[in-house]
Amino acid sequence: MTEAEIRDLLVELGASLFARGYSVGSAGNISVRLPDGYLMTPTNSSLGRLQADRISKLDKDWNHVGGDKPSKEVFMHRAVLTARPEAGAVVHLHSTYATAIGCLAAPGESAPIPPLTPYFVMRVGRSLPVIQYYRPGDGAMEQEIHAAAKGARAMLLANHGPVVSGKNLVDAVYAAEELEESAKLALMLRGQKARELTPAQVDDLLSTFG
Ligand SMILES: O=C(CO)COP(=O)(O)O
Ligand SMILES: [Zn+2]
Repeated sequence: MTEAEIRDLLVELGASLFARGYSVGSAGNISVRLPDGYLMTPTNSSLGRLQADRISKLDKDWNHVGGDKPSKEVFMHRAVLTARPEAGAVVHLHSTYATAIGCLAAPGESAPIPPLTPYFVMRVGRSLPVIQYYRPGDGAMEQEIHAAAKGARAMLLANHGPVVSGKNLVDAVYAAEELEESAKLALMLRGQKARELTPAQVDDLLSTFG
């Protein structure tokens, strides 16, 4: 895809996430890896009303080179994209159910959502590390997120929200949506004897689709 097509797709998917309540107000941010740098949603922008030509552009060294001022969470996106060379995009949301799990789970936990459905396993994977609380935009989070991203496609920031990567923008958005639905299921089924996928079923999914 050309950069112009990716910008348009970012606008479209941002609006779609916003319209369905995955983000509200100016919450959340998205980054995409390009051959010559990165695209990033501007700080304080609503995912519902992004403008293609105002999306921030950063060069390969993460210097701001075009568009509006980038998200204050550049550190978070840089942490994931440098830890996972195979990742092409990162989606950070404050989506309600995943954030709720991030308020219940203990920092350091690695699987706060059980493997209930195949698509959660296929898109998010086996581990979902819970990162300790940092103030939004605090560069101190970079090291911990970088370390966690080496072994996980997605993570939950305690009391804040999910950070999800994918091989490209569409993939990262799908994974963020699947994570939110699984968090919702996990909370609906909390305290009940829900059947989980077995370790063998999880292995089978990951070896087939991982
Ligand atoms: O989600 C957010 C902070 O964590 C939104 O921040 P930005 O508006 O700077 O992207
Ligand atoms: Zn946030």
